[in-house]
Amino acid sequence: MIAAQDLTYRYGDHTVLDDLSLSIPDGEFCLLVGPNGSGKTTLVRQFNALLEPDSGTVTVNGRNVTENPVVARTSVGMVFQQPRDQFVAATVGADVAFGPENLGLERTDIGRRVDEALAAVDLDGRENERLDELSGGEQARVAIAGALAMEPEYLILDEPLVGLDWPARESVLEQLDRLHAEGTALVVVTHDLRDLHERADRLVGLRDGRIVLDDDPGAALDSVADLGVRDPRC
Ligand SMILES: Nc1ncnc2c1ncn2[C@@H]1O[C@H](COP(=O)(O)OP(=O)(O)OP(=O)(O)O)[C@@H](O)[C@H]1O
Repeated sequence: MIAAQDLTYRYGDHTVLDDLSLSIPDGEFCLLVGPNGSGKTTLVRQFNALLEPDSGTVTVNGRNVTENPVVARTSVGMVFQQPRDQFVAATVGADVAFGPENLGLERTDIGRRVDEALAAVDLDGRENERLDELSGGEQARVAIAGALAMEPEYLILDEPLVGLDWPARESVLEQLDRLHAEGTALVVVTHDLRDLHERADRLVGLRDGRIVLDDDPGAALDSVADLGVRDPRC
């Protein structure tokens, strides 16, 4: 379980997370919505210690992430909204291999994970291509492959479907279904609930750094208009 307890986070005197508590149980598929600037990205970046709270704690499986950032980053994978922010290598294959290499895995295991992760986002056979020569949608898919190759217990995706063409969108949705069926917990930050609300177990809404909605997605849809999100049934 990821458990955020009484989290407060400020940029200067701007309080972005305001005494917020939220738990993500193992295997849950949770959607996180809220208007621009409501604190969604700031919140999920605390889940693997990329940001440290001013007060409050985050634990993953009972371990404080600030005190155990390496453990947290192994358990909690993150795919950022701007894929360029997370690339560490020049080529597709080297970038996807980087995380598993840091886990100290055998070469054959690393190769298997890279092959499976690239196939999962329909980029198999493109290991040697340069990341800076890929389109935005292709870069987004490499970023997802990099997270998949870590085989994390919890996977956080910030707007994973933005900018993807139809086949890429379908393959990412298939991966979300597969991961969910296999027991990976998913947190998807989104402004667009299409194709997601019917897959998720829960919808959490943020406003001004506080949770203002936390319900089954079906029940929550009646209230999402206030959170800058269109009801996908309309
Ligand atoms: N590095 C920073 N320095 C100062 N303020 C920041 C910084 N990053 C974010 N903020 C502010 O924190 C608030 C919350 O930002 P955050 O990115 O968490 O919102 P969000 O809900 O993810 O928004 P969006 O839907 O636009 O992605 C915003 O008001 C933003 O301006």
